[in-house]
Amino acid sequence: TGQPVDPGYTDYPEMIAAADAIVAAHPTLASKVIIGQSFLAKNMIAIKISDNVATDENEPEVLFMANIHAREHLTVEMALYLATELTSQYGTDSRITSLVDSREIWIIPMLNPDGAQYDLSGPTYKDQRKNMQPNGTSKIGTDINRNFGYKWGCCGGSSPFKSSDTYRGTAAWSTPEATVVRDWILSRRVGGQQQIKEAIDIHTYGELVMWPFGYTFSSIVPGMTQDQYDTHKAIGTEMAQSNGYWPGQGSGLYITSGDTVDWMWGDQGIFSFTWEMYPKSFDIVTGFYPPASVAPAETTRNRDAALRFLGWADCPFRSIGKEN
Ligand SMILES: NS(=O)(=O)N[C@@H](CCC(=O)O)C(=O)O
Ligand SMILES: [Ca+2]
Ligand SMILES: [Ca+2]
Ligand SMILES: [Zn+2]
Repeated sequence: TGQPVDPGYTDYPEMIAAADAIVAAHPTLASKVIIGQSFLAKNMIAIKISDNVATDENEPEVLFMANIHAREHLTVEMALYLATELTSQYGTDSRITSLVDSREIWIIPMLNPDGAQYDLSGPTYKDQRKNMQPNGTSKIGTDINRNFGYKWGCCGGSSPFKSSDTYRGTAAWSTPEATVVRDWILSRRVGGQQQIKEAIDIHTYGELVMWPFGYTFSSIVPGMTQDQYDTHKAIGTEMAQSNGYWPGQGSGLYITSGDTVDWMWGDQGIFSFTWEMYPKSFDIVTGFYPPASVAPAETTRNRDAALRFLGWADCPFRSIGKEN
């Protein structure tokens, strides 16, 4: 886009340093877990936040993931804001204290570190969305958010063309990054039960809260009962009311297949959402590249929505007045 890179955005080494600083400042509340490596062999990390953080306790687990799309740098600031707020306000803010005491919260701040580094590497942004796996074209990479294995490649929800920004890869799970996330989420199954109850995949832009399925315009299909849909809608709508985003099923934007939320819900039964952050539309601040100075306002904007989200993790169906 020719726009100069804003050094205010957090790059990969700075993200690692920020995670290490949070863990060092709150060693009983936060820990850093290396969940795998990207295509270019960067460590992919998750920050775990909970009381007795070194112990895997029988508490509902909640996942926040960010920056699966390289150019969506504001999402890294969102993830690090959450990690900072949930640790620094522990013992001060009673709402945060009780949530951190009763949940295990996982935050993956940078799902596409190779792409993010490339996008931030020059004097101007590269407009990089995909990962950095060569595909024989000048538009390097696979769209990690089309490479997950639930209805992969179906329904016109991704592209078979290597130069496309929604190139789905040679097969489901052909990207190391999707495979790392899959295997880590599968590792959270204990005694056949997925411990992660809710997840948010943080993107920019559009100011939206979306829920599955993305692969179809239909709401109630095999894998999504009325109660399950209504629960997604209730929680999604509550978050949207808090942050002023627009709620809706993912396909309402456009059909997406092989994305994170369809797999997390469809395969693992995790109540899953996409946040599309600021701006609402391109014209305001050239879409993916607002000045990093918007980060304090646009991250704190989601504070209440994140805490409300965490509140349902013990029993999401309670949001529609039902038991699990
Ligand atoms: N962040 S974005 O790429 O502009 N929108 C996401 C929407 C994801 C979804 O619909 O769940 C995507 O197309 O992967
Ligand atoms: Ca705990
Ligand atoms: Ca646990
Ligand atoms: Zn995105």
